[in-house]
Amino acid sequence: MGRRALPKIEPQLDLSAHFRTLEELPQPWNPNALFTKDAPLEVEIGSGKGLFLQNAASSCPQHNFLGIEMAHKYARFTAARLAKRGLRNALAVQGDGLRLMREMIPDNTLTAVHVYFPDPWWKKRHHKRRVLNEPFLVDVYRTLRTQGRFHFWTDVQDYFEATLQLIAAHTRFVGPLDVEEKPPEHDLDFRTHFERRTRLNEQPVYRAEFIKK
Ligand SMILES: C[S@@+](CC[C@H](N)C(=O)[O-])C[C@H]1O[C@@H](n2cnc3c(N)ncnc32)[C@H](O)[C@@H]1O
Repeated sequence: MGRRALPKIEPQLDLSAHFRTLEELPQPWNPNALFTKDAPLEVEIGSGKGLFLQNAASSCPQHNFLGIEMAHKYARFTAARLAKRGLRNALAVQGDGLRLMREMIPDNTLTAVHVYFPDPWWKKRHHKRRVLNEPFLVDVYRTLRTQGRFHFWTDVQDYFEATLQLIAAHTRFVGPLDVEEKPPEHDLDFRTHFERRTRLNEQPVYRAEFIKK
């Protein structure tokens, strides 16, 4: 993630409605125990500093959003971002998103899954550590409802193309659909922090969206 230290979380901020660890999630799966309203659920894997969750939860209050992030400090930072803005339809979870998808989320339940700028693991012998591997993509397909959408963006062309091939070989998704690049209207008008960084560096972003029919 970014090189700059994260700002300190205000000690008086109550994170209890916005932060969980993976182990604290309800088993069997019950999103009603996590959010105030029963609503379509969107999941983001590798939510980083939480810009997507903040923007999505405020612009789409009729959906619930759960972001899972391996790094504890980023997950808590995201929870603070959500708590500060009183976004009760969004939750930051610390833990392994692959386990969340494989072990907890039932079939045909999610409205969308989002993966933005996953760690590239450049060396070929490390490709097996990539989040977008075959079992994960099968889980994305399995957990989405009919008409559910999978969003995947990256700045790594090789990762993008390899993922499109895995999706074609191991799922029945319709896509990739084109996703247009929009000019930002303000300094934080990007899908995620990594999209912001990539675009400010004038590097290309590869975007794909798939639908489960
Ligand atoms: C390159 S960063 C991108 C963060 C954010 N999506 C963005 O676009 O700004 C990738 C993030 O994925 C997280 N991550 C990697 N593997 C993960 C996993 N299995 N489960 C949850 N988070 C993971 C990393 O800790 C890191 O914060």
